[in-house]
Order: sequence, then structure tokens, then C-alpha cells
Amino acid sequence: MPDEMARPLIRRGGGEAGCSGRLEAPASDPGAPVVGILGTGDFSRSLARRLVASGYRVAVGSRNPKRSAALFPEEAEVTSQLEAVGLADLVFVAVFPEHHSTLAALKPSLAGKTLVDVSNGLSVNRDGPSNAERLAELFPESSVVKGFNTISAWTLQVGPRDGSRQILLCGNSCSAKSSVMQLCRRMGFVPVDMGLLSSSLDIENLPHRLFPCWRLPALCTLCLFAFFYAYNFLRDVLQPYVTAGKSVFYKMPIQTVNATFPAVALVTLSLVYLPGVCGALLQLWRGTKYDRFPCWLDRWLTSRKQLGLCSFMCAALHAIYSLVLPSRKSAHFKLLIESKQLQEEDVWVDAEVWRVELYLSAGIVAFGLLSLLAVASLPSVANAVNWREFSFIQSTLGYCALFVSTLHTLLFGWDRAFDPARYHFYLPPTFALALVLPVVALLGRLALLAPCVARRLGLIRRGWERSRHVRFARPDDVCCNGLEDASYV
Ligand SMILES: NC(=O)C1=CN([C@@H]2O[C@H](COP(=O)(O)OP(=O)(O)OC[C@H]3O[C@@H](n4cnc5c(N)ncnc54)[C@H](OP(=O)(O)O)[C@@H]3O)[C@@H](O)[C@H]2O)C=CC1
Ligand SMILES: [Fe+3]
Repeated sequence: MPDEMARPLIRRGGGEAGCSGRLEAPASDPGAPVVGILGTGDFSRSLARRLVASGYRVAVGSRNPKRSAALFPEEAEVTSQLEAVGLADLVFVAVFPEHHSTLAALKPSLAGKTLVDVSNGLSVNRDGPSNAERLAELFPESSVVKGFNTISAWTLQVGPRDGSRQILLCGNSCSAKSSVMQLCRRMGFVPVDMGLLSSSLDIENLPHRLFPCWRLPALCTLCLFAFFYAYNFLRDVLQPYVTAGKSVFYKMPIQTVNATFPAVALVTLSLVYLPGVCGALLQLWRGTKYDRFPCWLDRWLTSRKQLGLCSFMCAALHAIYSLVLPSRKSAHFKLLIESKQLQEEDVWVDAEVWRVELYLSAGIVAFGLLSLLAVASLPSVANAVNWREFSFIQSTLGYCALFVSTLHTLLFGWDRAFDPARYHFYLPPTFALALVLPVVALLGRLALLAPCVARRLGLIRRGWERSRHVRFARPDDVCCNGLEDASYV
């Protein structure tokens, strides 16, 4: 350590921020290592605050220290770039990569030290070299570690959420990397070693990815919406126009949309539970859980949470659209016309009244359950429940939501699927189409609950393998003999 590092930079005492996440009064540890930061921008300010609160002494290097000093906590020393790098063994480069070359004069002072490159590029860089590799070329006598670029200045300031915010790191020097990892932990983050500096290109490209895990579920929801909207348009708007010259195009903005959202919500919800059934059937067929699922099933399984949230959004929009339906002008006109034409006994049909009461009630319950599932999928809620509770909410309550939603649709459709007059353009009613996948998912789940199947699946999920035990007993024997643990067979 250089002599200057013994100089106490901290003027106030306090505790560590690491675990609580909140910035508290800093530790007064004059022996604490000095961390250098080059640059005085947003990232540098947030980093300095967190480092000070985590008990480090901080030296910030600026081209114009006087101008920037007031923006930093008083415990941090804001000085010239040269002086700052002279004080610290570990220096963060919080300067945009375009300006890295302007730091070349610091080369001798940075020799043998660790440089942390926090920079991101303007766009995805597929060909390389990465900013960190360029920085390593510029400072060959320093050890460059890439990291911290995947978190925002704001996250640095407010601290890691749920105590588990990961920081991806890579670098060629093990000792440099381990000192940065230690610093990460002390700041309350979880460092993840991504290997050599050649991984820095991937790490730099990560912040440019726009909702990567939402692409497939969003596309799926959009395609379903387009399909069901076109289907409803054909049946409910185009058919009356073509066959009877009746113009009902006014239905397009609300009624057709509101006939589309419930179908999309139900099909998307069934897509949350179908891959689980497919996976279970595949495991039963293969007689093991150790063979990898095909890629398409893997991707499908990992998209379930997003599919569930898309389903929730469609259900919520269906609920809102349904509430505004009676307040439309066209609904008022229709009501007036019908009330003049019909007597009370014509309008009041007991079975019809019951159907509407029941399907509305089922719809409300289904929406309540879906809201619960959506809330339970938030990381802060999911982390607060244990595994059993989480699986109860997502599996048992999830299937309940699927069942009640299906019931809502069945009650809505009633016997209309069997009425030939409802087959406009020979197309079955939308609800009948929307019911196919949910019914398959529910029947599949029911089949898996059959005691014989459930027991065999239970064995497979506890590690039983047909290929290892088939010489001694077939799974049928295991299940029918009621053997609890096939490893004893
Ligand atoms: N902001 C964020 O949320 C995140 C930022 N990052 C990365 O952190 C780095 C800094 O970002 P940010 O703090 O937002 O940027 P700012 O523009 O706010 O700050 C950059 C700082 O670089 C310093 N600097 C040094 N040399 C030059 C030069 N030649 N020209 C211009 N500025 C220079 C300046 O400080 P001075 O004038 O005092 O020398 C300036 O304040 C970037 O590489 C960015 O990609 C990464 C993740 C998140
Ligand atoms: Fe509905």
C-alpha cells in the first residue's frame, strides 16, 4: 500500500450498509482500504456513496475537482485524477469508453493496480473487442476486471434489492478479481465470476437486451390476440354484413375486443399449465427425470411466469371492458328498443338469469385467483414464502384459476356450441375454440392425479430410473406392488 493510503480520508463514523441495503453513516476505519474512482458522473457519485457507507475510504479523480467536490459525500476525497489513482490499489473507471484514451497519462501510476471497467457500449457489440479488452490494451501493466455495468447508478444508490442483486465479473487476474468480489460482498451484492476477460463482451451486451424472457410469451399473446380478433370479426361483424347487409362495424372497438381478450386470457393460462403436463408425460414415457427435455419444452417451461402475467393482463382488460359495455350508447338504444318490444315474461327466463349470475360469479372468482397468482410471482413475495407455499400457490391455486376460468367460459357458452344457428360462416363460437387447450390441460392434470400414474411419477421425481431398475422390476410392478422406493427393488 502506498504511504498516502494511511492518511485518514473519513471524517465521520458509522456502520456498514451491505446487508440492509440502505445508506447509513459510514464506518470510521482509518485502516480501511482506499478505493479510487475516475470520473464524477452519476455512476461515480452513487458508487462513492455506497462505498463510503460500506466502510471504504474513497478517492475520486476528476479533471476539475473543485467543480465536482460538492456533489460527493464529505467523507470522499475529490481530487485530481493523478492523486486519486496514487491513493488507491483498486480503481473504478467510471468514464465513458470513448474517453478512456484520455486517461493514458495515468499509465505509470496505475501499473500493478486493479482497474474495474464499468462501461457499457452504445449498442450491441457482436464482433468485439469489448471496452474492457480495449482498456486492458491501453493499460497492459494493470489488471482489468469487468463488472458493475449491469446495474444502474440508482441500484447502487438504493442498494441491492432482496439482498441478492448479482454482479457479473470477469478478468484474467485471479487476485484482482477476488479483491473486486470481496468489495462486492461488502457492499451487499452477490458477485458472480464469469471467467476470463474474454467474457466481457457478453457482459457488456447484457444491458442491451430488451426483455429477453418476454419475447416468446409476448409474441404468443399477440399472435393469439390477432387470431381471435380476426376470428371474432369474421363471425360477428363480417357475417351479418355479408349475409344480411347489416352493418355492425361499431362492434369492432369494444365488443369484438372484449370477445377476444377472454379467449386469449384462457388459452394463455392453459399454456402455463400444459408444458408441466407434457413434461410429466415425457418423464413417464422415458422412465427417468435425468434426460433433458427437448429445447422447445425447456423454453416453454421457462416462459410460464411471463405467460401467466400476459394471461392476467388480458383477464384484467376483459374485466374492464365488460364493465364499460352497458354504459355505451349502442347498449342504451338496444335496451330502449327491446323494452318496447318485449313484455317482462319474455325477457325473464329463469335458466338464462341463473346462467348469467353463475358465469359472472365464476369470472370474478377466476380474476381474483389470477390476481393472487400475479402478486405471488413478484420476487419480493416469492422470496417471502417457503417452497411448499410457493408450489401450493402456483400449482394448486393455479389449477383452481384455470378450472374456474374454464367454468366461466363454459357457463358463458352454455348450450350454444350445439346450436347450428351459432355457426356463422360454419365457424364454431369463439368460446368453443378457446376451451380446447384448457380442457386438454385439465384432463391431462387429472390423468396425472390417478393414483397409479401419480405414484410412478413420484418415484421418477425422487430419482427412480427405469433403465437402472428394469432388470429387477418394471415400473408397472413397482406401482402395482405399491413399492414406495424403487431403489430397494
Ligand atoms: N449511469 C449509470 O446508471 C451507469 C453507467 N455505467 C457506465 O459508467 C460510466 C460513467 O457513466 P455516467 O456516470 O453515467 O456518465 P457521466 O457522463 O455522468 O460521467 C462521466 C464522467 O467521466 C469523466 N471524464 C473523464 N474524462 C472525460 C472526458 N475526456 N470527457 C468526458 N468526461 C470525462 C467526467 O468527470 P470529470 O469531469 O470530473 O473528470 C464525467 O463526469 C460509463 O462508462 C457508463 O457506461 C454503467 C452502468 C450504469
Ligand atoms: Fe368473461
